[in-house]
Amino acid sequence: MIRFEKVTKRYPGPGRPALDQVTLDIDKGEFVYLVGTSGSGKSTALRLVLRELRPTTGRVHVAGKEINRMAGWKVPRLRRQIGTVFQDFRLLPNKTVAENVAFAQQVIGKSRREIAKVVPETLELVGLKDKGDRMPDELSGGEQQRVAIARAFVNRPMILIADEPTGNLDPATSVGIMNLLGDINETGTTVVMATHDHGIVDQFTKRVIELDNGVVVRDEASGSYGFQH
Ligand SMILES: Nc1ncnc2c1ncn2[C@@H]1O[C@H](COP(=O)(O)OP(=O)(O)OP(=O)(O)O)[C@@H](O)[C@H]1O
Repeated sequence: MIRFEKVTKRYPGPGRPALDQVTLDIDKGEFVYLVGTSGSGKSTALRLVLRELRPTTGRVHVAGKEINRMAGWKVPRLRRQIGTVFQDFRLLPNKTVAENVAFAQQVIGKSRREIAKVVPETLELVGLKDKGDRMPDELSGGEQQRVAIARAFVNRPMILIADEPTGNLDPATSVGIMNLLGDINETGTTVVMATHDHGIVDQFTKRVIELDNGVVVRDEASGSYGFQH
């Protein structure tokens, strides 16, 4: 589903590359943690999958397509197949919960009827059935993250990218979010999650890919967080 072939990413300026000859393969339906100290290259790797960045050398394949060669007009279609969730939720503050989720459908031209059906279903899936009319600032952090996950999942993407999704949440709330990401993964969506949350990585055991200075230093099918900092 995601394949990096000797991917090197150099940002402008001196210094070592952010990613250095990274090769990895993530299959459809996998759940993978991307770990590594700050600056090790996790966000760079995720941004390459979204084609927000292009590799300096090497190839990135997503769903069988080499995306660094993809024509610009095809990029929105690629991104539609990838849901994203971030540490800081990134909800639209002036829209209700339901409107936030509906927005992801409106921008890709779904019909009103489809939206009216799918948004409540998705809110129910994330445990927010009765909160569709709330504003984001009337929700807890964990609930806001559930809205963000609903928005990311409403179009049933092939891939869900989560960049530190539990970074702003307490441990108990984080467990709820992980259970939800696990449910989404069970539907066949490939989940790639960059994280510093060792409690979560050790509790919800999954494949772990560790980056260090832009190099893959560990790739374990059922790993632990593995380093302290
Ligand atoms: N836009 C940019 N311009 C120049 N250098 C950058 C840019 N973005 C990232 N870098 C550098 O690339 C390296 C990898 O950064 P990246 O953000 O991918 O790491 P990370 O593992 O996601 O870190 P964190 O855990 O802190 O989010 C770092 O040395 C960083 O300073």
